[in-house]
Amino acid sequence: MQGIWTTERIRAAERKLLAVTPDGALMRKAAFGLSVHAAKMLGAPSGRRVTLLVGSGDNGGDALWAGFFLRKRNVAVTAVLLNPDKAHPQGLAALKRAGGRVVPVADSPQWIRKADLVIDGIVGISARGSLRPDAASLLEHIKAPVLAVDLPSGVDPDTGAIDGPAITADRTVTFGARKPVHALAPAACGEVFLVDLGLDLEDPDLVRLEAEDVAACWPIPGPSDDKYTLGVTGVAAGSAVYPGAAVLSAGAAVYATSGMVRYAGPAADLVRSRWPEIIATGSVTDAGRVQSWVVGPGIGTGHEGREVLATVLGAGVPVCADADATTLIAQHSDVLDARDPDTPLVLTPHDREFARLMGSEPGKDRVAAARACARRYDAVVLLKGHCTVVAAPDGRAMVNTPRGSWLATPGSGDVLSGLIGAVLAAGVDPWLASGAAAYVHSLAGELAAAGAPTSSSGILGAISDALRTLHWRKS
Ligand SMILES: NC(=O)C1=CN([C@@H]2O[C@H](COP(=O)(O)OP(=O)(O)OC[C@H]3O[C@@H](n4cnc5c(N)ncnc54)[C@H](O)[C@@H]3O)[C@@H](O)[C@H]2O)[C@@H](O)CC1
Ligand SMILES: [K+]
Repeated sequence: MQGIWTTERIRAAERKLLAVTPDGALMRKAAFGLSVHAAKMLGAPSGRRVTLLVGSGDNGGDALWAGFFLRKRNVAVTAVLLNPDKAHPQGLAALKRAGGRVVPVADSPQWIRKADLVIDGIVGISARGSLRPDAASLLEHIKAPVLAVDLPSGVDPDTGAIDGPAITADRTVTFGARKPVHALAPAACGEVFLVDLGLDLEDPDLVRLEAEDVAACWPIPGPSDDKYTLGVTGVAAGSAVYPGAAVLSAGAAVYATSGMVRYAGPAADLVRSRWPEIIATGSVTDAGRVQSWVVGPGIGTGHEGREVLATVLGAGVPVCADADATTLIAQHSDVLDARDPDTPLVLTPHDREFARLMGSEPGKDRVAAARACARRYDAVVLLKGHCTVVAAPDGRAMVNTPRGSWLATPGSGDVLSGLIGAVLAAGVDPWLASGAAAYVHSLAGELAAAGAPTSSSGILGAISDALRTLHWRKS
């Protein structure tokens, strides 16, 4: 699991380390790492032109010191000082000593335009609000690849929100630890690299799952398993109007697990014909035993949907309530009375469904929003978006950061619900199960798309390919 810490925690850890480190050593270590990445981006650095955008804080200091190290590699370095009186004094002196050029904002456009690489040292973790106008005015001249110092300026460090002009970096080099911006604003950060400073940080505020975490929790059969031992997934989805939701959700469960999948609902004939391995019945009351229920996709928000939801909530097994089930819960909170309080519930809202559940949309701080919703409903909340946030009622939170936007296609959420249900059926912790499902879902989307738009059927068909890329510890 990759740990991510808030800027407040990182600043506190930095203070402790700074107190026992020689003056300037941490910044030079950070800046040296930065200069190595800059050199890599330049290819053969000697004789190339780098322009530094330098704010008045330590982020600008990092950029200036990186400029110093790049001068040692014979790079032509120009620093644009946003506030010449407040530029980091030691960094500025070092760059000048090494033969770097220093220009004010008024003279900067030509130096930004003809750079081979721009290094963004405008603001780092102490950024407040949108970029100030003089800083923002520099952005329009950028033509070269951009290397962001710690984080792309203009993006909120703790929420990843972008409210105004912001740097879009090709690469970000961060220091000490990853910050929320790196997980929540991947398109602005580009590829993120970490320079270790030896900060003493534990108990991350946020985590990101890695392939081995997903492999470790995903239910795959061992020699003594059969169709029942990995858990039976129940899917209550689809209607006469939306039978496709049932096919997608149940199909995802089929691909996700070698355990049994049961379907209950009005699309039984279609589901059976599409997935002969599924035991399909017309109603949840005669579906047979399951170890989890997925309920909601395409069931409608009327009386029948409400009955189905109440039945599965009372079944005493983990439930993933998706799509129409989310709306039903928002509209009829008493439907949750049927739930055993110790039975895990996973809610999977997108922003509009979230607004129905919570009274307003998630806003800029999606992690805080998901946490609040999880506490309120005593449920794991998987807040869908470009980056999906998964929060547990106890405050644990994770982010799934995709490498593209291929999942934004109709029916994609139905596929995700089936994946969650399959992992829940195996008895995996519901927070982990939901995060692992989101991971596999986005990986399947990426593989299905392979650089071109795809469909939910395509995502479904790529689930096995996605699972195959995980390195199983057992088989
Ligand atoms: N503290 C440490 O031990 C280390 C800190 N490092 C660097 O230090 C950075 C943090 O430095 P600081 O705390 O000095 O602050 P920053 O450099 O992040 O930003 C603060 C400065 O930016 C200005 N500013 C704030 N919001 C702005 C906006 N919206 N538009 C324009 N200007 C704005 C402020 O007036 C202030 O001068 C980190 O991001 C990292 O790059 C690294 O050198 C590693 C070591
Ligand atoms: K920056």
